[in-house]
Amino acid sequence: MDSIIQIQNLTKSYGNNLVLKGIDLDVQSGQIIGYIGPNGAGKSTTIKILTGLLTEYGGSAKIAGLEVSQHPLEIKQMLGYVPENAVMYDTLSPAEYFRFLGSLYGLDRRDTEQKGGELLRIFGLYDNRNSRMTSFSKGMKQKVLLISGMIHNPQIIFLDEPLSGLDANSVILLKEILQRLSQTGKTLFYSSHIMEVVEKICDRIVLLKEGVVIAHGTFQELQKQQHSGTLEQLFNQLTGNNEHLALADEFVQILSE
Ligand SMILES: Nc1ncnc2c1ncn2[C@@H]1O[C@H](COP(=O)(O)OP(=O)(O)OP(=O)(O)O)[C@@H](O)[C@H]1O
Repeated sequence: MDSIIQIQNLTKSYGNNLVLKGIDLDVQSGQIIGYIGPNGAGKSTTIKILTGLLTEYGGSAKIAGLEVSQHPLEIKQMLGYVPENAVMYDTLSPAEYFRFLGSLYGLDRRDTEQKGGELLRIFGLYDNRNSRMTSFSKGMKQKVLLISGMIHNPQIIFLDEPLSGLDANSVILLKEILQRLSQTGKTLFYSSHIMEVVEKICDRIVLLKEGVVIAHGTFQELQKQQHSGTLEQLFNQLTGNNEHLALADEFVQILSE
């Protein structure tokens, strides 16, 4: 299998704060990589570097053999990105938004409109295609965001907490969609805190803590190494926060003081 994403000794600082401390990672084409870690570990920062949004970094980050900071346009054509916190033009309707994105990607206007409508139908939003997104719920906006990140049919898709706001049925649907995309050869870089989904759909899992990769392998490999049951338990063991019972007691105690 070909390596489609290659990261070598990747570092990133915000001012004096070194948040990525030398990450090495090789992602094979057609895989779903689960990129997990505690809040503030550096997951979104890594994704922003790989998608070309943060251009200043140390070490190397390559997509399809191209250094991201040196080939921003070629790389953006190959990628889809579903960001964690998107600023959407929500005074537009989904149909208008897709047309706008289509024009950025140089897609045919009528094809984009039709495709966008059909993809909205899959998520139960066809009747909302011409409504302003200011009136949409969080989950409805998230569905539009998911479609927006994939409408140009990219080979590599970055998903940063893509389940945010989705109801249980939509989560099941998205899980199936992502697995099928991977079966057609697309590479998915999937970052989430929902361990149950990561465990089920990801071919490999990378656990980041304070800007360092502390575990990497298939779920079965990690399970064997750590003698743990679920990915949630493994996460808890490796990120060192098994004090949650005492912390919960303390939280409630402080509230009542
Ligand atoms: N624009 C920024 N300016 C300064 N510091 C930043 C900026 N963005 C992120 N950071 C810091 O970098 C570190 C990593 O943040 P990042 O958003 O990559 O973490 P994350 O793993 O995605 O966390 P979460 O799970 O909470 O989304 C944090 O300490 C954060 O405060």
